Amino acid sequence: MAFLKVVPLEKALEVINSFPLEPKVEKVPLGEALGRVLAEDIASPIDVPPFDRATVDGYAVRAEDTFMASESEPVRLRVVGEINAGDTPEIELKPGESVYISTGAPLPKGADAVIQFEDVEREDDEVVIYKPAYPSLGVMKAGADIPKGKLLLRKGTRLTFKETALLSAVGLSEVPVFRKPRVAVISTGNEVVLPGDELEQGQIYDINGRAIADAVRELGGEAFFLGIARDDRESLKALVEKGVECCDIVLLSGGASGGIRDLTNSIIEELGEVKIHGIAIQPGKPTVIGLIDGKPVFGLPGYPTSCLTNFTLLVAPLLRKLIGREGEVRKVRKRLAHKVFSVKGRRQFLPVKIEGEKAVPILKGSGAVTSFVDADGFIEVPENVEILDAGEEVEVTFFG
Ligand SMILES: Nc1nc2c(c(=O)[nH]1)N[C@H]1C(S)=C(S)[C@@H](COP(=O)(O)OP(=O)(O)OC[C@H]3O[C@@H](n4cnc5c(N)ncnc54)[C@H](O)[C@@H]3O)O[C@H]1N2
Ligand code: MOO
Repeated sequence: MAFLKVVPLEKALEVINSFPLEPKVEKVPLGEALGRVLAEDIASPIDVPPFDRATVDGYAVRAEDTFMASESEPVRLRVVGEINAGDTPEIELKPGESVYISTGAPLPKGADAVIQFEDVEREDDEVVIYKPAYPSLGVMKAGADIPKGKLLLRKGTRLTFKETALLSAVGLSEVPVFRKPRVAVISTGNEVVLPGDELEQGQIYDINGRAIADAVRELGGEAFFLGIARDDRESLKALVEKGVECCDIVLLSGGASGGIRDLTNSIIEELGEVKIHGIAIQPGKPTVIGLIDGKPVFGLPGYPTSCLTNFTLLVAPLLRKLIGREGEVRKVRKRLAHKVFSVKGRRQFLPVKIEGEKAVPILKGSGAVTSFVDADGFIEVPENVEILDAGEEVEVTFFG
């Protein structure tokens, strides 16, 4: 496919959506479920608490035995035993009897209330009660917290400590979650070196590799940074082949344009099939999208802000689909802080910073890393619009 047979963004998204990748489900131990996305609805398999239990340390009684109690004429009940948390009570309270019970212990048969020890007096094997108890005083009934069968969590929920607490409460040790898509990340360019290396004349540090890998992780994917391909066919081909072998999706940055050193397109063509080379958006026109062995391969532009904007527009929806969080895009409406000019005939995505109710455009250009680092998100300027005025309402799509 020749360079710059540009297609509309919708066409690119349609192609990406038709790629042969489906969400997969796996079970993980509860201890590893934090941050993962539930692949099934979860109903409680048990009552919580599983039994009627004392909520105070004191005396389990039959409430009706205490109805006549008063300061002047206290009721005396015989203490026939002791039940601690974790015990299986064998006692059955008969009229006139009580039992000493600890917080969290199961209520014995016959008892329906627990009076805290501060409110009674103990005299040898009797407890002296000055005030009537009512049924359920000092008791948490079985299932009062969570009844068995109750729908606890819906499919698609991202698990925070609250949800893992709930799953723990009902005793689930394994959780069905969507499998993390495995994503290979490759940077390209003779000029690009890793942080930690000495910069020589003409060299820059790798930004995109780190940014894309971490953006993948933030979304819920598993990222594998494979390194920096040199601007030669063998180097790039070797890393792309490695990516296709190890992962579900391969993301490259740089070399996506049509220059003589821009090899992404021709390598994808050699190893598989290029579906799209060129999208009618700015930034991101020089983007390559293809399939190798049924696996999506994206050649994102080298400019850091172009790279991350296009990751957000094109790759993030695919990752969200695979982890069961389709449609999870954060947007807010703000007013433009000042006038901006756009290129007619190209749909533009402009980084903006949110300050109160305003969206402040960042105009450093897509070659600057600070264009997206300083930005909270981006706004869209449609292709038929050349000027957006200060004060106009705009929709900001958040990065990440
Ligand atoms: N003749 C044309 N030249 C360019 C066009 C065009 O339409 N015609 N488009 C420009 C635009 S827009 C972009 S975006 C870039 C995209 O080109 P490539 O994807 O081929 O990217 P490179 O040329 O490899 O790199 C561009 C720029 O980004 C730096 N870079 C690359 N990788 C990284 C990285 N991992 N971390 C940090 N910075 C990176 C690279 O050094 C270059 O400065 O093409 C324009 N040219
Ligand atoms: O497409 Mo470049 O990606 O315009 O900055």
